[in-house]
Amino acid sequence: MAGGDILLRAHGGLPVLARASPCHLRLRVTASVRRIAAPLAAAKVDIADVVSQLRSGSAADPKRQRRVAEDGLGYPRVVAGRRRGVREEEGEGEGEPLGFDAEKSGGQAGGVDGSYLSETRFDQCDISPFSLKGVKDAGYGRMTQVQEATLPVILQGKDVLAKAKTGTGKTVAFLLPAIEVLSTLSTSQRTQLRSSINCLVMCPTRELANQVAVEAKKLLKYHRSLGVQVVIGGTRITQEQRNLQANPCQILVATPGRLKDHLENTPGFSTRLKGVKVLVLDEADRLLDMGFRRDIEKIMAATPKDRQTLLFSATVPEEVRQICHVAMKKDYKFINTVKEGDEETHSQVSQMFMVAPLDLQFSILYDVLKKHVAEDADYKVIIFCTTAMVTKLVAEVLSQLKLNIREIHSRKSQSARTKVSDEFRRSKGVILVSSDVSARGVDYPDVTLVIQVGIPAGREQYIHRIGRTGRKGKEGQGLLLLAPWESHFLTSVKDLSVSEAVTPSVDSSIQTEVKGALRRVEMKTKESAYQAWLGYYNSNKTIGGNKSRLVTLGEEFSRSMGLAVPPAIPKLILRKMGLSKVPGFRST
Ligand SMILES: Nc1ncnc2c1ncn2[C@@H]1O[C@H](COP(=O)(O)OP(=O)(O)OP(=O)(O)O)[C@@H](O)[C@H]1O
Repeated sequence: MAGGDILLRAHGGLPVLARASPCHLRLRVTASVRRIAAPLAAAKVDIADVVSQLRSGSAADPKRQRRVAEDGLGYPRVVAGRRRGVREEEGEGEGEPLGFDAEKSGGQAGGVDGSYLSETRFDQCDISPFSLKGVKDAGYGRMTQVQEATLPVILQGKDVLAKAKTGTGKTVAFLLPAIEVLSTLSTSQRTQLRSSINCLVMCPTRELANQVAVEAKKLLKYHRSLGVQVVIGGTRITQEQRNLQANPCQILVATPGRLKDHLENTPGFSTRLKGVKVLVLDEADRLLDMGFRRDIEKIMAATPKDRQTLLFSATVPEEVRQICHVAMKKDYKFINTVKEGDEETHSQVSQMFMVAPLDLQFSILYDVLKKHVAEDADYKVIIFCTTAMVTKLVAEVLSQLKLNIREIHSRKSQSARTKVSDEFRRSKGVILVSSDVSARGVDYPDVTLVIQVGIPAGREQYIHRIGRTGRKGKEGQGLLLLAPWESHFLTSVKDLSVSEAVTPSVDSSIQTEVKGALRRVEMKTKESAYQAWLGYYNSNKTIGGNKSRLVTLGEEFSRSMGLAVPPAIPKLILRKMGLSKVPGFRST
């Protein structure tokens, strides 16, 4: 950001990029905020007023003030308070609210003052003493808004589709009532259901499944007769089969592929699924999209029709609302804690985008990281990349630049993934370079900055990725780094407060360091990254449609890795990508 530019967050949390002139602010306003900003611009706000507002808004946090002075990612903001309610609808058309009082629910969701919590305490709810003790030991006093809104409805036995912002406690919102349902089964029902699975939680990634099981264990601490198990890909299925046999648990948390494997290959497993009373799809929109849909349908078909089904996510696109009846009963409730017109991202996370050519992106990334590391000793950054092999490339380049890097993606062994994930959860002063395996659900505390390099798979993925910071009402920063030909993506997030950050002019010394780092990265890594990169953009509707342009863009990417000529690609891979007849690609 150029010197003198400041970012204000006007009413409704919308950003206004303002340039300070000696006595007035000249407002440069993004299209989406023109309406809100116009009165401010017309009023020729006095700089002294703005500065005093900024002081009162951020004076309590000297670190933030320093950030304002030092870099282009931390901005002073005036955050306008707004009361947010909860919408609740019948699956078929509008329904009557079931007694949730939005006024009671403590103002802003996700506010910096902890008001992502409601005013209701767990001990005011109709839950068992065992659950209450577990909740207390976990350190939870008040319910979050989504917990308050969904608990009574789930306890009534309704199917629920719930939408709530990232990091606002959806896991407890589905686990706690599910545990309550299981704990109230009568003794005869229990005997009948002995060794069956009564609650099945499906998660799209292994890290998330493990995390959900950890949360479940906390809540089950005093429920001696209930237990939880995890089945996930990347581990030995025989070991899981032995565990399932030796120590059958009532709650099973699973990823779809591995659960289907057990369904097909583990003796007695399909019978155990007949005992399912509650089925949860965490990150429901992801599980119901085409990548997982078939497996999920198969799994649902193996569970009883009269089960209770709970679908949770921070994003519920219209397509998911259209098809969620495949999973739920007709009279399901849609509980939405994101108020109509409110953004799906958190107002306390400043979201920026930068548009820069690929050949500058490693230098820009390095520059942004160096500044962030210098200003915040407790830095904790996640960099999202488009594919596993591009993730590996970025991690290797940044490691060569002596940053404290960890790498996680689907091509790593599960034991390496678990180790890195556990370490990142506990640590500060570290940068995690990740593919989308960390995009959803994973709860790493105190992430200071999320960087997304390249076009995200979609609007939803952008929202989930940025949701790794700003959790539990904390502040955070986000940066989306795009090439000029990727900037069409910005239209899909135009309703979110994503503001343009001015591309920094990168020192020649930084560029020299980056060139050196790129030279030290193995050719094999670059070849794999190039292939993966082509595969990703080839399947992008807008970019992959024009194949000759894809050739040119591929050359640009390859130059950004320091290669004069793009690597050759095995014929088979070119054929699989449907590119074998496209002139311009070299094959081996
Ligand atoms: N009532 C509560 N009070 C305080 N902290 C809570 C409460 N409920 C959950 N938490 C904590 O809030 C954090 C975020 O919870 P969780 O991971 O379930 O969020 P989420 O809404 O599922 O996020 P995402 O959309 O990213 O999956 C966790 O660290 C969890 O332990």
